[in-house]
Amino acid sequence: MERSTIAAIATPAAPGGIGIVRLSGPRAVAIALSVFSSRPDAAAASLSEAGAESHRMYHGYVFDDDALVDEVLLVVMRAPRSYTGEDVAEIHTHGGPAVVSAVCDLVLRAGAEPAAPGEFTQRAFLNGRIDLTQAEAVADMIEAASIEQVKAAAAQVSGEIRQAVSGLKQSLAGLMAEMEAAIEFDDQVEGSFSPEKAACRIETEVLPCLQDLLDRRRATEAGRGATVVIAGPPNAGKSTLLNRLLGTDRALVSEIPGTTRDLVDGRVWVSGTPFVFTDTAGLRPDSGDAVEAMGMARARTAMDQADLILFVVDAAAGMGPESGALFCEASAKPFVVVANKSDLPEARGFMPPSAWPAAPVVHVSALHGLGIKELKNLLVRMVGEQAVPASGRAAPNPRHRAALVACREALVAAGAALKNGVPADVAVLDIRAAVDRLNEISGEGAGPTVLDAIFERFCIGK
Ligand SMILES: Nc1nc2c(c(=O)[nH]1)N(C=O)[C@@H](CNc1ccc(C(=O)N[C@@H](CCC(=O)O)C(=O)O)cc1)CN2
Ligand SMILES: Nc1nc2c(ncn2[C@@H]2O[C@H](COP(=O)(O)OP(=O)(O)OP(=O)(O)O)[C@@H](O)[C@H]2O)c(=O)[nH]1
Ligand SMILES: [Mg+2]
Repeated sequence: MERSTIAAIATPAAPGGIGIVRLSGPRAVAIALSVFSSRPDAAAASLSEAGAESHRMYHGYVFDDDALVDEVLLVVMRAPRSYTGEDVAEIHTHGGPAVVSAVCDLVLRAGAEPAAPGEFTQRAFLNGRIDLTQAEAVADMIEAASIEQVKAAAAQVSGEIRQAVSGLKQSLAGLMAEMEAAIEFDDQVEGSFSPEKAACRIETEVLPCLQDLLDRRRATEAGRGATVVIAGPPNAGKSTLLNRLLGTDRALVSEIPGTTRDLVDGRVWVSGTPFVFTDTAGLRPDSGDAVEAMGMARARTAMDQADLILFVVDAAAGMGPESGALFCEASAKPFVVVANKSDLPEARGFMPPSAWPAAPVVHVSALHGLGIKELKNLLVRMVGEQAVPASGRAAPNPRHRAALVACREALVAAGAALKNGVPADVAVLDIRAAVDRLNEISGEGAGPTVLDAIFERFCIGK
């Protein structure tokens, strides 16, 4: 049965540097070439299907009839040397949502069918390029929020769980072969099969490997990162610091104290560790402004929920006595004093009074970007000290774990049966049940409901 040729946008639906339209299936190359020309002045296909080499990038243009749509790069990957194991073609356009969807529409019009979520990876699985644990790891990679999770997903994509499971299957297949031979030649051959030895192999070879796999934990806690709240008196430069840390112009900045009222946050990865930074309203004794008071209440709630507080002060202005009370509030959490505006001469030599709670002090200029690297390094160190170490190795997910536990039960039952003199043709059923559970993990003979549940998790274009 010939499979259809599918197409989808493989990149997010947001402005970016590059957007990719991906095709897979027997007509992938022909369809991609039908909208592609290597010359800017002619819509006629100038690269032949046979002439397009595998794994080579071609520069050219996409046309909609005679109208130029975009200057692009095209790559063809021939079956079976591709992600899906089928012919694959990719058109790399400029990364605007309008241009990427225009190019996707063109290939759909030229005969491709829209891909379902996860269908590229599903085809890689159905074509035997990857097993189910590797397909799941592709989804884990997309969802990974820390470098630890990235490394564990990469290990699993490369087959770490697949190999462990297939090692277990091989041991059990050897054992089953011996038992089946013993069953068949029961009367002729004597003493070639020992139930005690078989039980011993299960206990000393198979179960420890299985337990080793079950003992591996996923890196969910470690490298989870931290929620960092930026707090302090008004006008200290908190919003300027947020913008500097995120590298975008996220929050309003002005020289008027009390500019920020709502919480403003953004996520950023520092050395692979995820951080959510939250900017807050400046804290000061009641100014009589009801809205500002609501903002300050939100700031305090955010501080309560923070993993870590950056207490920003205007080092050039120094700290009034009212800052002392704020300082004590912040010190309920791990906190860092950010002495801002260190570009100004008045900020030189700034230190918080020694009577106030001790904390690391980092001198920065949020406006000019001075000291930001040192601040980020300190944050990564502080968060790293709170985190549980992770192995970066692949570890079973809950689906694998359930199957491994059931497999262990079946093997314990088989071991007991063999030791208690249960006939081999009965004991072998437990071992077969154990193998079935392992096959479930790798996806051999997995039914459509299991597969649907797994590939539903994916986004379109993956
Ligand atoms: N542009 C682009 N980037 C991507 C992907 C993709 O499909 N397209 N990937 C997908 O999600 C990931 C990479 N995965 C891939 C896996 C296998 C092959 C491949 O062509 N394998 C052949 C050839 C190997 C070789 O010649 O060295 C093979 O294994 O036979 C390509 C990408 C991440 N980056
Ligand atoms: N010289 C200098 N000025 C800065 C620096 N950081 C911020 N400023 C200025 O200080 C003023 C206040 O900055 P904001 O970032 O709005 O201060 P804020 O702490 O968010 O203030 P509120 O939202 O009112 O609490 C602005 O005029 C900034 O340009 C700095 O590092 N050096
Ligand atoms: Mg502000």
